Amino acid sequence: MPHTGKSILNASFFPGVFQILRLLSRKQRLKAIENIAISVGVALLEVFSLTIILPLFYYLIDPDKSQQAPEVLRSVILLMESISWIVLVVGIILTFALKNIFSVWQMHKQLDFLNQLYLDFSKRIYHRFYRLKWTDYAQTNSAETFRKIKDTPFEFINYVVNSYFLLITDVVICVMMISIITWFDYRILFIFIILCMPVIIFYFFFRKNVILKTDKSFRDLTPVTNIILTQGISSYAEARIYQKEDYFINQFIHISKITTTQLAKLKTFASLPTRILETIGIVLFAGMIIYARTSNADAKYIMVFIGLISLALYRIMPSLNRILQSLSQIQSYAYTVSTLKENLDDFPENFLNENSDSVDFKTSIELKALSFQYADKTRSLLLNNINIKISKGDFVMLQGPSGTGKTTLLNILAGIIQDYAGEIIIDNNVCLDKQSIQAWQSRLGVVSQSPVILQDTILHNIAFGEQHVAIDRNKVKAAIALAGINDFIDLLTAGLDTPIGENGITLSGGQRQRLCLARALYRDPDVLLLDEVTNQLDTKNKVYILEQLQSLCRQGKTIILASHDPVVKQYASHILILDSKTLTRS
Ligand SMILES: Nc1ncnc2c1ncn2[C@@H]1O[C@H](COP(=O)(O)OP(=O)(O)OP(=O)(O)O)[C@@H](O)[C@H]1O
Repeated sequence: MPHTGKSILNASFFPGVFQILRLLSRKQRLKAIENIAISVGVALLEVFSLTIILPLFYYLIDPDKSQQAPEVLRSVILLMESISWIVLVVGIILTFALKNIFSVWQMHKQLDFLNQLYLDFSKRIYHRFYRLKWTDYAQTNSAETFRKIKDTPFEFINYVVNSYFLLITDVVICVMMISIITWFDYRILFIFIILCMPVIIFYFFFRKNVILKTDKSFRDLTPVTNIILTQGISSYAEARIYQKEDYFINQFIHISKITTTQLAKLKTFASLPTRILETIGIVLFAGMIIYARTSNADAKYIMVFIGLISLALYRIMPSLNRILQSLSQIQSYAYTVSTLKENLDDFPENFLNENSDSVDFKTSIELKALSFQYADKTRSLLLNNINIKISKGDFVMLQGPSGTGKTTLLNILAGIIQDYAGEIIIDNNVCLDKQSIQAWQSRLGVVSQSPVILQDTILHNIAFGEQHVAIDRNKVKAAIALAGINDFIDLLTAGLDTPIGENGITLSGGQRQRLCLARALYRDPDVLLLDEVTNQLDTKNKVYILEQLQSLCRQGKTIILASHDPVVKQYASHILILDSKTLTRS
């Protein structure tokens, strides 16, 4: 179905300037407007520098007959006559040089602005990601998240904002050039419009149906390709042992074939307007020659006429081509505007809430009427009306059948899950809420069941997220000794500075666990929330760790350790059993 003008400018199909400006801060908006103004300035300079060549050309060929020049050029020629021709030539060279210097400066300024915008948007989306609720985070997939943080702002900046800059500049150039031609001889305008019709028709009638559809399926397939590839690569061992390498390779090649075919189709279609425009250019040029030869106009007039048209075409054709490309890119990447609108965070400056309430942990943690259910409605209440008090210095073992919610409860205590019913009260007076959660989290050390190992050195894995210069090596060494991995690290030639492979592939399961325990201990926490932290250890190491934890509790630390391991019972001061949605003391 052909488009109406309205559907072409429909917001989701073609994001307008105001829609884009709304995504920017006030400062960015001003900068964008400043950049547009400079781009228009450069465009005007371009037009000016091209149009002054022609009178000069005319004047230099035959200064005596300049009075017979077409009226349009006469005033410029009169001005030229009053100046020496050497000055004129030098003046023109200088104008071009200045124009080019100005263009380079403008390009640099614009790229700088676009880069800043990209970084700001990426940062705001990344911030928002860290503000996701745990349950929403569990629904995300990493390929989609990468795309949102990295690719979407990049595409928005390069294919929407930058395309708008090009569009505005080129529209100014085209309008100016066409006006000059029309002023010179209005008939050219009609020829021009008639010849441009095929491109306009091609553009509006075929684009949405062919290019936009292909574009969309290409975009939708990209994250799928990434997921398939990531799965294949991380299944290295299983793929080899079960001899399923071909399965993963073929899956990847199959989906890649679809995307590359789509890409080829896209590129072919995208190149068509250029080709059509070029053909039109030649037709126009041939038309001019025929006109020149068949009309009985003054030879000089014809020469100027051809010169002017050639100059104009030289500048108009690439501009028209860029206008079409910019329009198609703005359309193709219209989706980035709505994705950004949904994913930009308003608080890019700082995560730490400076008005956060302080939390002094001196006596106890109390769970009062605590209930929780995952948002997924197919699941029933997981924790129901839990009432329990844990005193400072307790070593609590959290036991219970698999799937009863031990990890969930630890996540609630760690402030990762916040949408529970009931209360968590610290020292009988502070109820954990949005205001106090950060202060509470700064007192915690956490080891999850599958902790993340950074592809970095042992040192940076332990001092997680701390700047290199700020790391206290002595504290790291103390944490390592407590976690019982000092023997292993001492054997490494680079010691703490030894790099660890992706996902800790160069470490054993037990080493990984203890490395993460050292990470939790490095923070010198008041409360340790540990999930199955001994399940990959041999008896000797397990006993060592449990003794260390026991001695930490004697020094006033509080430990809650979720575990199925009967050995833990001998070290824990209290055993809590989570079963049938509730928590009871053993
Ligand atoms: N993000 C989530 N969304 C929905 N359901 C979840 C989510 N995370 C966990 N669950 C469900 O909640 C229940 C409790 O899971 P949890 O990991 O807390 O149990 P657990 O007692 O620690 O188990 P295990 O002893 O096997 O580690 C399980 O049925 C699990 O499927």
